Amino acid sequence: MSLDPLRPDLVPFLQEYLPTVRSSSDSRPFVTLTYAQSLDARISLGPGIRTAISDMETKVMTHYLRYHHAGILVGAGTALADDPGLNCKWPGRDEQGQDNDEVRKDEPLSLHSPTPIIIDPSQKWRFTGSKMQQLFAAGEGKPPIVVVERLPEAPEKDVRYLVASRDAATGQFDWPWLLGALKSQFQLDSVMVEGGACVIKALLARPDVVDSLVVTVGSTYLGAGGVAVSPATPVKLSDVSWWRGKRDSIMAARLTQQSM
Ligand SMILES: NC(=O)C1=CN([C@@H]2O[C@H](COP(=O)(O)OP(=O)(O)OC[C@H]3O[C@@H](n4cnc5c(N)ncnc54)[C@H](OP(=O)(O)O)[C@@H]3O)[C@@H](O)[C@H]2O)C=CC1
Ligand SMILES: Nc1nc(O)c(N)c(N[C@@H]2O[C@H](COP(=O)(O)O)[C@@H](O)[C@H]2O)n1
Repeated sequence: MSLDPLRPDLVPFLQEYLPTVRSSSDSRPFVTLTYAQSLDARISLGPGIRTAISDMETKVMTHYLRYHHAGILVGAGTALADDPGLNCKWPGRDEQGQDNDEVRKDEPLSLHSPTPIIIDPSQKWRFTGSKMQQLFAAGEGKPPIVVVERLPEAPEKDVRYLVASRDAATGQFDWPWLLGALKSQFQLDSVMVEGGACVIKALLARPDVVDSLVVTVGSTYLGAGGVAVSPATPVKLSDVSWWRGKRDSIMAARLTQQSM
């Protein structure tokens, strides 16, 4: 699949939400939480169903965001349901530093692609045979880091593993620890989190680790059987901006620490 050109007004719209250079004393990467939802706040037609919500205009924007991040994170549910590629097809910038989708067409896509990170405590997903592996083999993407509870007895070729700690209260991997480890052990300064529902719900409640929120709203209803995203408690946003496309709109914002 090739992408249409990026709509030029998306560049200034996104600028203040893109990763900023972190100081070396920062213990975690810059984190962008980004996903596409329907008008009824669904991110797929049903559990395990890969569902296109974004129009081409906003799909290009997602690849532009991928270009600007060092890592791209999804949960095991998404990896199993979608068999995602998680590479970057947006071709880059020219020598003057201008956003230009004509310049780097001949360079390998793997250069611009983020490192996929799959949170898969019990190793249900396999890199072997995945779309990610095909893209890596073709020089069009990077191999993943898989976040696990225990190192596997038979590690997969080209996969790097991160053994994570569970939070005593929630039983889930602890986000500040996990993100800190992605920076300290893998030198990832920015991470884009794409989903799925379980990960999005958890991170909407974490203004302490999420720096930017970028949500595509597609002009469609996915219905009551769809996978909904809604945080457990109300969330207030600040620095809210909207961009309007032909079919979709995009909201960019920051999560705030305040209660409603
Ligand atoms: N429209 C969009 O933008 C997007 C849509 N999607 C859709 O979302 C759906 C998948 O969502 P969902 O099923 O919720 O899956 P997720 O991708 O959120 O993965 C959930 C699983 O990941 C593991 N996990 C996640 N966070 C943690 C943590 N902090 N600690 C330990 N383990 C963790 C758990 O695995 P385990 O069960 O093994 O413990 C958990 O069950 C699919 O239908 C997909 O198409 C996905 C991404 C974007
Ligand atoms: N931005 C966006 N819009 C949609 O409509 C989507 N369904 C998604 N899904 C995310 O993108 C992943 C697929 O990536 P590849 O195209 O295979 O690289 C999918 O797993 C979700 O994370 N995103």
